Amino acid sequence: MPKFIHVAAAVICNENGDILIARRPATVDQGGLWEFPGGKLAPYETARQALARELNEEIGIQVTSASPLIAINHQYPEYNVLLDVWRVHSFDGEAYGREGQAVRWVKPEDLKKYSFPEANHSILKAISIPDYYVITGAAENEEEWLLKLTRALNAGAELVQMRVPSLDKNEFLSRAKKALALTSESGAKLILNSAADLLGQIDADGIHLSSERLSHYSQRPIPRDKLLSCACHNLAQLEQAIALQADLITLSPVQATDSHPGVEPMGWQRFKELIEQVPVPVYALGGMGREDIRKAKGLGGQGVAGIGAFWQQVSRSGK
Ligand SMILES: Nc1nc2c([nH]c(=O)n2[C@@H]2O[C@H](COP(=O)(O)OP(=O)(O)OP(=O)(O)O)[C@@H](O)[C@H]2O)c(=O)[nH]1
Ligand SMILES: [Mg+2]
Repeated sequence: MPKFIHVAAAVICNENGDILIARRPATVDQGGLWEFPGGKLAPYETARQALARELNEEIGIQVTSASPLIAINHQYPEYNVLLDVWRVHSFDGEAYGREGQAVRWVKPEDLKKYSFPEANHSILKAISIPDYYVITGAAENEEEWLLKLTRALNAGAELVQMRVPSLDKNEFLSRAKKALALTSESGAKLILNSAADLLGQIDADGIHLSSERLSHYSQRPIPRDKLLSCACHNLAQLEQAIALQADLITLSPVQATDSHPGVEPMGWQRFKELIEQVPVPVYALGGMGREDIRKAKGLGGQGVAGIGAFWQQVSRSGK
Protein backbone atom coordinates (compact mmCIF):
# COMPACT_ATOMS: atom_id res chain seq x y z
CA MET A 1 0.00 0.00 0.00
CA PRO A 2 1.42 3.43 -0.88
CA LYS A 3 1.84 5.86 1.97
CA PHE A 4 -1.13 8.21 2.57
CA ILE A 5 -0.77 11.78 3.75
CA HIS A 6 -3.49 14.27 4.62
CA VAL A 7 -2.49 17.88 4.03
CA ALA A 8 -4.18 21.21 4.75
CA ALA A 9 -3.23 24.03 2.37
CA ALA A 10 -4.38 27.63 2.06
CA VAL A 11 -5.33 29.98 -0.73
CA ILE A 12 -4.80 33.26 1.09
CA CYS A 13 -6.18 36.48 -0.39
CA ASN A 14 -5.22 39.98 0.66
CA GLU A 15 -7.36 43.09 0.33
CA ASN A 16 -6.12 43.64 -3.27
CA GLY A 17 -7.31 40.17 -4.29
CA ASP A 18 -3.71 38.92 -4.62
CA ILE A 19 -2.89 35.35 -3.57
CA LEU A 20 0.08 34.20 -1.51
CA ILE A 21 2.35 31.48 -2.84
CA ALA A 22 5.56 30.07 -1.36
CA ARG A 23 8.50 28.27 -2.89
CA ARG A 24 9.37 24.83 -1.59
CA PRO A 25 13.06 24.54 -0.65
CA ALA A 26 15.17 22.80 -3.30
CA THR A 27 16.08 19.96 -0.94
CA VAL A 28 12.57 18.66 -0.05
CA ASP A 29 10.05 16.55 -1.98
CA GLN A 30 8.69 18.63 -4.94
CA GLY A 31 11.56 21.05 -4.22
CA GLY A 32 11.75 24.29 -6.19
CA LEU A 33 8.07 24.24 -7.08
CA TRP A 34 5.67 26.89 -5.83
CA GLU A 35 2.86 25.89 -3.46
CA PHE A 36 0.08 27.16 -1.30
CA PRO A 37 1.35 27.25 2.27
CA GLY A 38 0.28 24.39 4.51
CA GLY A 39 1.35 20.96 5.66
CA LYS A 40 0.48 17.58 7.07
CA LEU A 41 -2.15 17.07 9.74
CA ALA A 42 -0.72 15.97 13.07
CA PRO A 43 -2.52 13.02 14.73
CA TYR A 44 -5.91 14.04 16.19
CA GLU A 45 -5.81 17.39 14.41
CA THR A 46 -8.68 18.51 12.15
CA ALA A 47 -7.77 20.05 8.78
CA ARG A 48 -8.87 23.46 10.07
CA GLN A 49 -6.61 23.14 13.13
CA ALA A 50 -3.66 22.00 11.01
CA LEU A 51 -4.24 24.94 8.68
CA ALA A 52 -4.01 27.44 11.55
CA ARG A 53 -0.88 25.80 12.98
CA GLU A 54 0.93 25.42 9.66
CA LEU A 55 0.24 28.99 8.54
CA ASN A 56 1.59 30.28 11.81
CA GLU A 57 4.70 28.07 11.58
CA GLU A 58 5.41 28.64 7.89
CA ILE A 59 4.41 32.25 7.21
CA GLY A 60 3.73 33.80 10.62
CA ILE A 61 0.05 34.66 10.28
CA GLN A 62 -2.96 33.90 12.50
CA VAL A 63 -6.03 32.86 10.55
CA THR A 64 -9.24 34.60 11.63
CA SER A 65 -11.63 33.40 8.90
CA ALA A 66 -11.44 30.49 6.44
CA SER A 67 -13.80 28.23 4.49
CA PRO A 68 -13.21 24.98 2.57
CA LEU A 69 -12.44 25.50 -1.14
CA ILE A 70 -11.81 22.04 -2.55
CA ALA A 71 -10.57 18.59 -1.50
CA ILE A 72 -8.26 16.77 -3.92
CA ASN A 73 -7.17 13.15 -3.85
CA HIS A 74 -4.00 12.73 -5.86
CA GLN A 75 -1.64 9.82 -6.45
CA TYR A 76 2.04 10.68 -6.61
CA PRO A 77 4.41 7.80 -7.46
CA GLU A 78 5.61 7.54 -3.85
CA TYR A 79 2.42 8.35 -1.92
CA ASN A 80 -1.24 9.31 -2.05
CA VAL A 81 -2.19 12.74 -0.84
CA LEU A 82 -5.51 14.22 0.25
CA LEU A 83 -5.14 17.96 -0.13
CA ASP A 84 -7.72 19.81 1.94
CA VAL A 85 -7.63 23.26 0.43
CA TRP A 86 -9.11 26.22 2.29
CA ARG A 87 -9.67 29.80 1.33
CA VAL A 88 -8.40 32.18 3.98
CA HIS A 89 -10.48 35.34 3.98
CA SER A 90 -8.82 37.22 6.83
CA PHE A 91 -5.83 36.91 9.12
CA ASP A 92 -3.69 38.82 11.61
CA GLY A 93 0.01 39.49 11.10
CA GLU A 94 2.24 40.12 8.11
CA ALA A 95 3.05 37.07 5.95
CA TYR A 96 6.76 36.27 5.52
CA GLY A 97 8.84 33.18 4.83
CA ARG A 98 9.34 32.08 8.41
CA GLU A 99 11.34 29.02 7.32
CA GLY A 100 13.49 31.07 4.95
CA GLN A 101 11.40 30.21 1.88
CA ALA A 102 10.50 32.76 -0.79
CA VAL A 103 6.91 34.00 -0.57
CA ARG A 104 5.12 36.17 -3.09
CA TRP A 105 1.72 37.87 -3.50
CA VAL A 106 0.52 37.17 -7.03
CA LYS A 107 -2.46 38.32 -9.10
CA PRO A 108 -4.81 35.36 -9.74
CA GLU A 109 -4.33 35.69 -13.52
CA ASP A 110 -0.53 35.46 -13.08
CA LEU A 111 -0.58 32.15 -11.17
CA LYS A 112 -0.24 30.24 -14.44
CA LYS A 113 3.29 31.61 -14.82
CA TYR A 114 4.48 29.57 -11.84
CA SER A 115 5.24 25.84 -11.59
CA PHE A 116 3.18 23.96 -8.99
CA PRO A 117 2.99 20.29 -7.96
CA GLU A 118 0.75 18.18 -10.19
CA ALA A 119 -2.09 17.96 -7.66
CA ASN A 120 -2.54 21.74 -7.82
CA HIS A 121 -4.14 21.74 -11.24
CA SER A 122 -7.67 21.66 -9.73
CA ILE A 123 -6.83 24.34 -7.18
CA LEU A 124 -5.75 26.68 -9.97
CA LYS A 125 -8.97 25.96 -11.88
CA ALA A 126 -11.04 26.57 -8.74
CA ILE A 127 -9.34 29.94 -8.21
CA SER A 128 -9.91 30.97 -11.84
CA ILE A 129 -13.71 30.66 -11.66
CA PRO A 130 -16.16 32.71 -9.59
CA ASP A 131 -18.72 31.67 -6.97
CA TYR A 132 -21.74 32.44 -9.17
CA TYR A 133 -22.32 30.60 -12.44
CA VAL A 134 -25.02 32.21 -14.57
CA ILE A 135 -27.12 29.99 -16.81
CA THR A 136 -28.99 31.86 -19.52
CA GLY A 137 -32.78 31.63 -19.34
CA ALA A 138 -35.84 32.44 -21.36
CA ALA A 139 -36.18 35.31 -23.82
CA GLU A 140 -38.76 36.17 -26.47
CA ASN A 141 -36.18 36.43 -29.23
CA GLU A 142 -32.48 36.90 -29.90
CA GLU A 143 -32.55 40.63 -29.35
CA GLU A 144 -34.05 40.27 -25.90
CA TRP A 145 -31.70 37.38 -25.06
CA LEU A 146 -28.64 39.50 -25.93
CA LEU A 147 -30.04 42.39 -23.91
CA LYS A 148 -30.47 40.12 -20.89
CA LEU A 149 -26.95 38.80 -21.34
CA THR A 150 -25.59 42.36 -21.49
CA ARG A 151 -27.44 43.21 -18.28
CA ALA A 152 -26.13 40.11 -16.53
CA LEU A 153 -22.59 41.05 -17.53
CA ASN A 154 -23.08 44.63 -16.39
CA ALA A 155 -24.34 43.28 -13.07
CA GLY A 156 -21.05 41.39 -12.59
CA ALA A 157 -21.52 37.94 -14.14
CA GLU A 158 -18.07 36.39 -14.73
CA LEU A 159 -18.99 32.89 -15.86
CA VAL A 160 -21.92 32.30 -18.20
CA GLN A 161 -23.36 29.09 -19.58
CA MET A 162 -25.20 29.68 -22.85
CA ARG A 163 -28.20 27.37 -22.67
CA VAL A 164 -30.76 27.74 -25.47
CA PRO A 165 -32.14 24.26 -26.19
CA SER A 166 -34.71 25.60 -28.67
CA LEU A 167 -32.06 26.60 -31.25
CA ASP A 168 -30.71 24.27 -33.91
CA LYS A 169 -26.95 23.93 -34.32
CA ASN A 170 -26.47 26.76 -36.84
CA GLU A 171 -28.70 29.18 -34.98
CA PHE A 172 -26.92 28.31 -31.74
CA LEU A 173 -23.51 28.92 -33.30
CA SER A 174 -24.56 32.24 -34.80
CA ARG A 175 -25.93 33.47 -31.47
CA ALA A 176 -22.90 32.10 -29.58
CA LYS A 177 -20.62 34.29 -31.71
CA LYS A 178 -22.58 37.38 -30.67
CA ALA A 179 -22.56 36.25 -27.04
CA LEU A 180 -18.80 35.66 -27.13
CA ALA A 181 -18.19 39.20 -28.36
CA LEU A 182 -20.12 40.49 -25.33
CA THR A 183 -18.51 38.20 -22.73
CA SER A 184 -15.00 38.81 -24.06
CA GLU A 185 -15.50 42.54 -23.89
CA SER A 186 -16.52 42.37 -20.25
CA GLY A 187 -13.80 39.86 -19.31
CA ALA A 188 -16.28 37.07 -18.53
CA LYS A 189 -16.03 33.42 -19.60
CA LEU A 190 -18.56 31.83 -21.95
CA ILE A 191 -19.36 28.13 -21.74
CA LEU A 192 -21.56 26.59 -24.42
CA ASN A 193 -24.21 24.06 -23.48
CA SER A 194 -23.76 22.01 -26.64
CA ALA A 195 -21.92 19.06 -28.12
CA ALA A 196 -18.16 19.36 -27.59
CA ASP A 197 -17.28 19.56 -31.29
CA LEU A 198 -18.77 23.05 -31.53
CA LEU A 199 -15.52 24.39 -30.04
CA GLY A 200 -13.94 23.61 -33.40
CA GLN A 201 -16.04 26.42 -34.89
CA ILE A 202 -15.93 29.04 -32.16
CA ASP A 203 -13.22 29.92 -29.65
CA ALA A 204 -15.47 30.01 -26.56
CA ASP A 205 -14.03 29.31 -23.10
CA GLY A 206 -15.53 25.87 -22.72
CA ILE A 207 -18.34 23.38 -23.10
CA HIS A 208 -21.07 22.27 -20.73
CA LEU A 209 -22.19 18.66 -21.11
CA SER A 210 -25.73 17.83 -20.03
CA SER A 211 -25.90 14.67 -17.91
CA GLU A 212 -27.23 12.90 -20.99
CA ARG A 213 -24.28 13.99 -23.18
CA LEU A 214 -21.88 13.26 -20.34
CA SER A 215 -22.68 9.55 -20.60
CA HIS A 216 -21.69 9.41 -24.29
CA TYR A 217 -18.04 10.35 -23.85
CA SER A 218 -15.30 8.01 -22.72
CA GLN A 219 -12.56 10.62 -22.55
CA ARG A 220 -12.20 14.35 -22.15
CA PRO A 221 -13.56 15.78 -25.42
CA ILE A 222 -11.93 19.24 -25.33
CA PRO A 223 -8.38 20.52 -24.82
CA ARG A 224 -6.96 21.01 -21.33
CA ASP A 225 -6.85 24.81 -21.62
CA LYS A 226 -10.62 25.00 -22.13
CA LEU A 227 -13.20 24.58 -19.35
CA LEU A 228 -15.21 21.36 -19.26
CA SER A 229 -18.41 21.85 -17.26
CA CYS A 230 -20.63 18.83 -16.52
CA ALA A 231 -24.18 18.45 -15.20
CA CYS A 232 -24.52 15.78 -12.52
CA HIS A 233 -27.39 14.55 -10.38
CA ASN A 234 -25.89 11.54 -8.61
CA LEU A 235 -22.69 9.77 -7.61
CA ALA A 236 -22.32 7.76 -10.84
CA GLN A 237 -22.44 10.96 -12.92
CA LEU A 238 -19.95 12.68 -10.61
CA GLU A 239 -17.58 9.75 -11.14
CA GLN A 240 -18.06 9.98 -14.89
CA ALA A 241 -17.35 13.73 -14.82
CA ILE A 242 -14.16 13.13 -12.82
CA ALA A 243 -13.10 10.43 -15.31
CA LEU A 244 -13.52 12.96 -18.13
CA GLN A 245 -11.34 15.43 -16.17
CA ALA A 246 -14.13 17.95 -15.75
CA ASP A 247 -13.04 21.40 -14.58
CA LEU A 248 -16.35 22.31 -12.98
CA ILE A 249 -19.58 20.55 -12.15
CA THR A 250 -23.16 21.58 -11.47
CA LEU A 251 -24.91 19.28 -9.02
CA SER A 252 -28.71 19.44 -8.95
CA PRO A 253 -31.39 19.75 -7.80
CA VAL A 254 -30.22 20.85 -4.38
CA GLN A 255 -33.49 22.64 -3.59
CA ALA A 256 -36.92 22.52 -5.24
CA THR A 257 -37.01 24.55 -8.45
CA ASP A 258 -39.75 25.86 -10.74
CA SER A 259 -37.86 24.64 -13.81
CA HIS A 260 -38.13 20.98 -12.70
CA PRO A 261 -41.41 20.62 -10.77
CA GLY A 262 -42.00 17.24 -9.17
CA VAL A 263 -38.28 16.33 -9.01
CA GLU A 264 -37.23 15.46 -5.47
CA PRO A 265 -34.41 17.80 -4.33
CA MET A 266 -31.35 16.22 -2.67
CA GLY A 267 -31.01 18.88 0.05
CA TRP A 268 -27.84 20.47 1.43
CA GLN A 269 -26.78 17.49 3.56
CA ARG A 270 -26.67 15.16 0.54
CA PHE A 271 -24.93 17.86 -1.53
CA LYS A 272 -22.21 18.01 1.10
CA GLU A 273 -21.83 14.21 1.28
CA LEU A 274 -21.69 13.83 -2.49
CA ILE A 275 -19.01 16.47 -3.06
CA GLU A 276 -16.78 15.57 -0.14
CA GLN A 277 -14.43 13.46 -2.25
CA VAL A 278 -14.88 15.28 -5.57
CA PRO A 279 -11.60 16.89 -6.67
CA VAL A 280 -13.39 19.33 -8.97
CA PRO A 281 -15.18 22.63 -8.14
CA VAL A 282 -18.91 21.91 -7.71
CA TYR A 283 -21.71 24.48 -7.99
CA ALA A 284 -25.02 23.87 -6.22
CA LEU A 285 -27.90 24.18 -8.69
CA GLY A 286 -31.67 24.14 -8.25
CA GLY A 287 -33.61 26.82 -6.39
CA MET A 288 -30.45 28.84 -5.70
CA GLY A 289 -30.10 32.57 -5.09
CA ARG A 290 -27.11 34.75 -4.34
CA GLU A 291 -27.88 34.38 -0.64
CA ASP A 292 -27.01 30.66 -0.92
CA ILE A 293 -23.40 31.26 -2.06
CA ARG A 294 -22.12 31.39 1.50
CA LYS A 295 -23.86 28.17 2.44
CA ALA A 296 -22.58 26.31 -0.64
CA LYS A 297 -19.01 27.45 0.01
CA GLY A 298 -19.21 26.58 3.67
CA LEU A 299 -20.05 22.99 2.66
CA GLY A 300 -17.07 22.76 0.31
CA GLY A 301 -18.83 23.83 -2.90
CA GLN A 302 -17.48 26.41 -5.34
CA GLY A 303 -20.69 28.46 -5.11
CA VAL A 304 -24.08 28.38 -6.79
CA ALA A 305 -25.35 28.19 -10.35
CA GLY A 306 -28.70 29.31 -11.67
CA ILE A 307 -30.75 31.36 -14.05
CA GLY A 308 -32.16 33.33 -11.12
CA ALA A 309 -31.42 36.90 -10.23
CA PHE A 310 -28.97 37.62 -13.06
CA TRP A 311 -31.51 36.80 -15.74
CA GLN A 312 -34.34 39.12 -14.76
CA GLN A 313 -37.34 39.69 -16.93
CA VAL A 314 -36.75 42.73 -19.08
CA SER A 315 -39.21 44.18 -21.50
CA ARG A 316 -38.16 44.71 -25.10
CA SER A 317 -37.86 48.43 -24.52
CA GLY A 318 -35.21 47.57 -21.95
CA LYS A 319 -37.16 48.80 -18.93
N1 LIG B 1 1.50 22.65 1.39
C1 LIG B 1 1.21 22.18 0.17
N2 LIG B 1 1.41 20.88 -0.12
C2 LIG B 1 1.13 20.45 -1.36
C3 LIG B 1 0.64 21.35 -2.36
N3 LIG B 1 0.45 20.63 -3.52
C4 LIG B 1 0.81 19.35 -3.26
O1 LIG B 1 0.76 18.43 -4.06
N4 LIG B 1 1.21 19.23 -1.95
C5 LIG B 1 1.64 17.96 -1.39
O2 LIG B 1 1.40 17.88 -0.02
C6 LIG B 1 2.62 17.61 0.69
C7 LIG B 1 2.62 18.58 1.86
O3 LIG B 1 3.76 18.47 2.52
P1 LIG B 1 4.51 19.63 3.26
O4 LIG B 1 5.91 19.48 2.86
O5 LIG B 1 3.88 20.96 3.08
O6 LIG B 1 4.26 19.15 4.72
P2 LIG B 1 4.72 19.91 6.04
O7 LIG B 1 4.58 21.37 5.87
O8 LIG B 1 3.97 19.22 7.14
O9 LIG B 1 6.27 19.66 6.09
P3 LIG B 1 7.18 18.70 6.98
O10 LIG B 1 6.98 17.34 6.41
O11 LIG B 1 8.54 19.24 6.73
O12 LIG B 1 6.71 18.85 8.37
C8 LIG B 1 3.75 17.88 -0.27
O13 LIG B 1 4.72 16.90 -0.18
C9 LIG B 1 3.11 17.77 -1.65
O14 LIG B 1 3.24 16.48 -2.12
C10 LIG B 1 0.44 22.71 -2.05
O15 LIG B 1 0.02 23.55 -2.86
N5 LIG B 1 0.76 23.08 -0.77
MG1 LIG C 1 4.43 22.70 4.30
